[in-house]
Amino acid sequence: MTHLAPPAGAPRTLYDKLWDAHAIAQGGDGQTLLYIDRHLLHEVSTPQSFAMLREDGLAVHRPATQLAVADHSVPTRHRDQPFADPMAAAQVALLERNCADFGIEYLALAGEGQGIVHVISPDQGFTLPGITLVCGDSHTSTHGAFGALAFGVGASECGIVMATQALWQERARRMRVTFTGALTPGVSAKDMALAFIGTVGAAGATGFAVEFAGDAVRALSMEGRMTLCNMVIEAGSRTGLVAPDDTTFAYLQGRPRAPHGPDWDAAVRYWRSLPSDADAVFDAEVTIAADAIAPQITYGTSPGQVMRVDGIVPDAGAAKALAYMGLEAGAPIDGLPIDHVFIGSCTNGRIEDLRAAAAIARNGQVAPGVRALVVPGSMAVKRQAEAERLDALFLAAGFEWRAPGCSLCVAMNDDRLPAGARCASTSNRNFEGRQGAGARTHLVSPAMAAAAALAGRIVDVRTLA
Ligand SMILES: CC(C)[C@H](C(=O)O)[C@@H](O)C(=O)O
Ligand code: SF4
Repeated sequence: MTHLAPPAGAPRTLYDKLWDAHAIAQGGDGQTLLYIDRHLLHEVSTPQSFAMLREDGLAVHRPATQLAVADHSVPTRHRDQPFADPMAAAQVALLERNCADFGIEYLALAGEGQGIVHVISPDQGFTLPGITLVCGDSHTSTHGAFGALAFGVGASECGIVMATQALWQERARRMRVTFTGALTPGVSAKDMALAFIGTVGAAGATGFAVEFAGDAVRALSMEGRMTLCNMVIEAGSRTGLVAPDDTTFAYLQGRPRAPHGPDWDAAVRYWRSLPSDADAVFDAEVTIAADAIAPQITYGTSPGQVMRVDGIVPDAGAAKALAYMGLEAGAPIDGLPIDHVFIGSCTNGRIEDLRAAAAIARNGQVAPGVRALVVPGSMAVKRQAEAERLDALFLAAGFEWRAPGCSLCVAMNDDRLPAGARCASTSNRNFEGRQGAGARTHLVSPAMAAAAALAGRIVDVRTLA
């Protein structure tokens, strides 16, 4: 299906403004050739992209628009020693060599710029409002929190972007998700993301670019907005958006790769023109009352299988998922024993997430028999947390304090859970085996994860004093 642009002169959404500003050509098949401003690379999705360039004898068109980092397979401890896993070592070495060969900046594993690709780019001001940004990774939607048109692409598209700085794409339909009112204590952006997925379903936003709006979204920090946009892919959408505003500009000002001086002023003037026009029309509208959202937790093996922590496990055709998860329909989830906790990922590995977890962790000790990992999303986040003494706080409470990477979000490094383990995790996917074959994942907010670590069971964070 082709989704036509709004007629000339008609009010436009943020998505349409971004699209129109980057359209180079219109194809006969309804596709648009889009100019791509920036490209992020990681070690897992790019080997084939570079191989393509080599085979076709192509160079990288604008190397300065590309930024690479290793995150998925990197170990999160003993980083001064050789990798235990030779495959992971080879993957990282290949990215390093490919970047050197093609003139792309690579943020070294031992350097201060390293971290999860979706955390480092905003950290450094490489992600900006008004740009198009792609990465061979489905959670590229994270960057839409800045009012950037950002989406995940495949390995061959990464190669095309490197060689041509452009991609053929089909315009999506537009969905607006309005969170009315204000969040209540103990409820965070992660709960909004999970509540959204629970409302529309795991495929409910397929084919849509989702703009998040409403008072509760405007009240979110950039960290919270990133958490929200990060998870749209779990509802089937490739693109999440929040209109840029003073919160966005305050976050970006002074970051190393953001514009400076007169360039900054000119950029802000342009960015202020981007929000959706007042009477712009969306193809779908969803309204969620933020004040009615309780802390959320997934009970199944898809992020759409999500419930309130104070509810009972539903019996909605999820028999296979419940069997895998070792849960029974009709039982409360509050009080369910857990043995692992993971605080990190591109969903919840930013400083605000670590602060939220630390605010709970400071009240106790990790329960006996529970292993709890805190994995900062980037070196910058790690350094900031250490400056605030959060590392000491976590360690004193019995948590492990690691080096940045994807870690237990995807278990592609040596952080992996044993079969039958049950984990309260701040990541974004609870698929079968995601944290290790046979391991069970419950997606929750950082505060809920920390509370579970101390209690040794799922607990409604609102009931803690
Ligand atoms: C490995 C990578 C391509 C993958 C993705 O596309 O998202 C990973 O980051 C994930 O979260 O599953
Ligand atoms: S932290 Fe998880 S979701 Fe994010 S990029 Fe890494 S593996 Fe993917």
